[in-house]
Amino acid sequence: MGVTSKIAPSMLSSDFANLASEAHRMLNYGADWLHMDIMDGHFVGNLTIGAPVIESLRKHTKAYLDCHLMVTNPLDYVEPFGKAGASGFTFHIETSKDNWKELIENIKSHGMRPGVAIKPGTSVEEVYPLVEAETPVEMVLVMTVEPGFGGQKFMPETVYDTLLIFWLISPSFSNQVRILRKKYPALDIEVDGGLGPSTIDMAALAGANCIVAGSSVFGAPEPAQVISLLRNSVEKAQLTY
Ligand SMILES: O=C(CO)[C@@H](O)[C@H](O)COP(=O)(O)O
Repeated sequence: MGVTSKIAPSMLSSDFANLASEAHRMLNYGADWLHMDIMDGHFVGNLTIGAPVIESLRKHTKAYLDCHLMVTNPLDYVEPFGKAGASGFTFHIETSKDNWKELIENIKSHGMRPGVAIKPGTSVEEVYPLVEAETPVEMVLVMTVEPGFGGQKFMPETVYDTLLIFWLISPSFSNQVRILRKKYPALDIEVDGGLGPSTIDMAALAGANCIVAGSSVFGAPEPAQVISLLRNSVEKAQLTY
């Protein structure tokens, strides 16, 4: 298996007034990446941070900043995020059906790693051309909740076809992670939303290797234990696929 586990606490659940120390705290607890949720108040109904905050945080850490752009016009954000020091730049396919090639090229030319995200209701097939392109995305992020807010309930149908009847009615709204892992054994597949000790096994067994977790990590009395549990689940699951 070519993929490695990456545990990425979602800084959306951190104390934004102390972002640098929250970042250090998570890295000391064993986080691999820091997940940064960029929301424009238009693509999703919430407004968070932009490039200036990434630039400020970059002055305090060399960590991989895994930026998830929940914005209507991701192309406008590429240059500012590249200059600010973002590491990964993941845009949504729902906003970028017509210009994803240009986006990927731009992201790479600004020194970032391109990724594409899909919402729970989007057909997984929509990302195949981006994974198989001459200049491909290097990660697919499957949203396991509707994007916009932390603390939501995990949607099992995004990773696993437990709801067979529902799947038959609406195949696009179903087990994107499992389908992607079967098709692309070496692809980084990230899941985001509602992940924690009670849901991680479903996502890991379906094939996710990059795990974003906000409230379950920041809200835990021992965040290091949760990070370690998430990693163990991914590594154990990898032996099964
Ligand atoms: O992108 C998002 C929400 O849109 C996520 O990154 C959440 O912030 C994850 O938080 P939890 O669901 O783990 O609390």
